[in-house]
Amino acid sequence: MSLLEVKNVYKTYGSGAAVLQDVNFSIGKKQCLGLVGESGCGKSTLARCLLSIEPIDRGSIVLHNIPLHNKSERSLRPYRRHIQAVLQNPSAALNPKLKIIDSLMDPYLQFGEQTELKHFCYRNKQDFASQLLEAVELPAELAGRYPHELSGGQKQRVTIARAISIEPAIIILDEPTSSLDVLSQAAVLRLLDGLREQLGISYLFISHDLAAVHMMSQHMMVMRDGVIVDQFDKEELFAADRHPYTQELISMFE
Ligand SMILES: Nc1ncnc2c1ncn2[C@@H]1O[C@H](COP(=O)(O)OP(=O)(O)OP(=O)(O)O)[C@@H](O)[C@H]1O
Repeated sequence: MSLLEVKNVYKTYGSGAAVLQDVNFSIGKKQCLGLVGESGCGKSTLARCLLSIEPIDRGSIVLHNIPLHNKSERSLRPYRRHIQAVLQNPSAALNPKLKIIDSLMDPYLQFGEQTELKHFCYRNKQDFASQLLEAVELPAELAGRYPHELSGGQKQRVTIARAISIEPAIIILDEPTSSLDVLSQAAVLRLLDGLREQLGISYLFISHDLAAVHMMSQHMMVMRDGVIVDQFDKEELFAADRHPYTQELISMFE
């Protein structure tokens, strides 16, 4: 059974042309669905619609059989914790005035307190921060630092720790490694892959990096001008009958 079902989603900004057109896909539990496409094709718009930051014009977004699309902020609140995000720029995601420990607490204080956690256990702030930092393979002493005292890779691990702290069903990963150097990119991708298995989280992994998406995902889809033109299991990426646009993207990577 699918965890997230997206059906016939359309999205326009103002009176402009449609940015998303008839988008359909589903993601199962513990699965990673990869989304590739060129800059400007609508990937981040889709992410914002899934996170209910942007309303959709038509269609449906259903998580755990609960429709999320175009709900009021108040009626969305009980479901927000189930769908979290890790975005491109960790520096923008962390408040520079807050120590890491306080940034880590933020989602739990917003959404977690009334919820029983399965993998983490809240006894006190310090202990909770240590568990989260350990999960993302960072030393506990980083809790007392400010974001500017961390490397880019460490900051992105902190944003991942924050996203998993309330044990969401799914995390939208929108270009999560594009601001990192090549070595940190590979390490963060490995970490994310391990956490998916360990915590049973699903991902929508959005990137223009076909190789990274292929490595991380069980299923893949290709977007062009707001339309999903191709969807397939990762083993089928190099199949002869791939959509011509997918083949074009592959040739850019070879
Ligand atoms: N808030 C907005 N208002 C109007 N148009 C927007 C807005 N956000 C995005 N767009 C337009 O929607 C289209 C898709 O943008 P989007 O950011 O979703 O693409 P993307 O595939 O994520 O690109 P990139 O890989 O460069 O981040 C673009 O033409 C963009 O200019």
